[in-house]
Amino acid sequence: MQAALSLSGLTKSFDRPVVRGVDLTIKAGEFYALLGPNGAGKTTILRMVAGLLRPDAGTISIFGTDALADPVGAKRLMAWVSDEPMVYDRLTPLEYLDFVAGLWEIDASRARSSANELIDWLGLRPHANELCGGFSKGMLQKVALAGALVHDPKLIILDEPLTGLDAGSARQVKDVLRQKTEAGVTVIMTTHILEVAERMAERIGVIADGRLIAEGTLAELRARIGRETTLEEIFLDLVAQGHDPGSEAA
Ligand SMILES: Nc1ncnc2c1ncn2[C@@H]1O[C@H](COP(=O)(O)OP(=O)(O)OP(=O)(O)O)[C@@H](O)[C@H]1O
Repeated sequence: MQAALSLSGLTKSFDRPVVRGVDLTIKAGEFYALLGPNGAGKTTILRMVAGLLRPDAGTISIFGTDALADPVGAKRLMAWVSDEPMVYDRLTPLEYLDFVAGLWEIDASRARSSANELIDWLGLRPHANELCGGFSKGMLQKVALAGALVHDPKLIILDEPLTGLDAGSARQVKDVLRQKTEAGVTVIMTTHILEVAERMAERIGVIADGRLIAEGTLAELRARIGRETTLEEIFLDLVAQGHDPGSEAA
């Protein structure tokens, strides 16, 4: 089966190497969580995939489309949801979704039904006609997520989508992502909330110091650590091993 996302030798330096030759393959329909300590390079990897940052080396393929050679074609297939929601203050959620649908040249009636579905799923109905300028960060995050999903992407990339959301909003976002994966959409997200990775992700990748140091199902990661334990323990063990030059890397 064709991979939803395939990274090979992905590399990026700023004043120092930040992403060091990452190879990663995510299957279509998979829910994949990227974990790692602060500054490990997770956001940088996802920003390169989303076409916001040019890699120094490596390849990025999205459903077989070379994202570096055909960035527009790749962007049509995916959604990027940043941890810093950017929504126009002077628009209501419905106007914003209408605007985004216009950018994608989506048929008006399809756009309206998709916008209304997302507004309901994310609990934004009571605020659908209020200006976004007065919204809390959590509400803006949900509007930004809805905007990213209007064009029916096959791959959804999210950077810390649940940070700062209250329990109800987090549940709504998780439900939307679950519904999407059930419909065959692929999701890759970074999170520091290990319980979310544990419950939602089919596979987990651990990034430390710019490298993919381990990946697999929770059971596979447990087997690698060699004991029945929590994801938190596994994560801390793997990261500690990843920093040990003598350790085996994935
Ligand atoms: N535009 C930039 N210019 C210079 N350095 C950058 C830039 N973007 C990221 N970095 C650096 O690259 C490193 C990796 O950052 P990145 O945001 O990818 O980490 P992360 O794993 O997402 O961390 P966190 O979990 O804290 O969000 C950090 O040291 C960061 O300061």
